[in-house]
Amino acid sequence: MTLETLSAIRSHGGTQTLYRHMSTSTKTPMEFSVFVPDHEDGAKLPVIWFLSGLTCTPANVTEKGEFRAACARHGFIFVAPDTSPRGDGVPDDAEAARDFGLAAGFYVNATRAPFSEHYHMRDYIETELPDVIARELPCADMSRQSIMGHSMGGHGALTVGLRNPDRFKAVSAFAPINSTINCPWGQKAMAGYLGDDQSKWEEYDACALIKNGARLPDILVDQGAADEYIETELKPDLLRDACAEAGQPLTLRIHDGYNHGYYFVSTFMNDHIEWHAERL
Ligand SMILES: N[C@@H](CCC(=O)N[C@@H](CSC=O)C(=O)NCC(=O)O)C(=O)O
Repeated sequence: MTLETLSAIRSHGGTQTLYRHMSTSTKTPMEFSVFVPDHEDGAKLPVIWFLSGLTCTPANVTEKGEFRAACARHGFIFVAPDTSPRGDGVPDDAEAARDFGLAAGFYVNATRAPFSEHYHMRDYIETELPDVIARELPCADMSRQSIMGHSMGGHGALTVGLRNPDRFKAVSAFAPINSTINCPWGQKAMAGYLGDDQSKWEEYDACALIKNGARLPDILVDQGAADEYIETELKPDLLRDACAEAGQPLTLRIHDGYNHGYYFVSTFMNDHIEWHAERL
């Protein structure tokens, strides 16, 4: 396996790189971005994973997330994977909608044809890409990882984190979907990728995972009160209630005036990196 470097740009005393590689999970080429601060030979740096939302490539958070200054200050690697397989033969939503198919992989392993051939984003995030990072970036300290994400990717961060509590020292989310079983985006995606048996969706639903016993030491969620999706899709009350009932520690902060986009994400990015830094 070799990584192809598509671009490498100096920024904030480090290097922002875009890589492409052939994925065994998705059976497609996949791109991801990595920021590596300058460091001494032999130094080992913690790794923050960022899972992006619907419509995104690695470029969205890389260009608009404003994470580099804090990562450079702390000496953190920042990895931003893509949101779905892409390319020839990869099926999309029948109407090319933005909530399913391309750029909407929901970090699941699809079991329903034709999506089951390529849409294995859970394997990609949980197993393959960490192996690639560990092998190709000798400075990555894989014993100190954390994960965050936005919207669909915020839910991805919560669910990947809840399923892998020993891997991640911190888990946080910006405006996440909180329960795929209980929102139109999630219902469409889970039915399309997994079929109609909702018991199969529970491992991909943050609230169901918590109700079923998954635990983290704590979770940080920031949410804009003026988010256009808060009532219809995100429903932060569902996470607040699930955590309260289960005794799962949660810091849920609601911010007046902020909407769903990267102006909101970038505003609170430094807070999240500081919160991760206390735990990494
Ligand atoms: N300008 C955005 C507004 C909607 C938005 O913020 N979409 C999110 C993902 S929604 C759930 O996963 C996003 O990350 N969009 C990409 C971006 O760079 O803002 C839009 O219409 O896409």
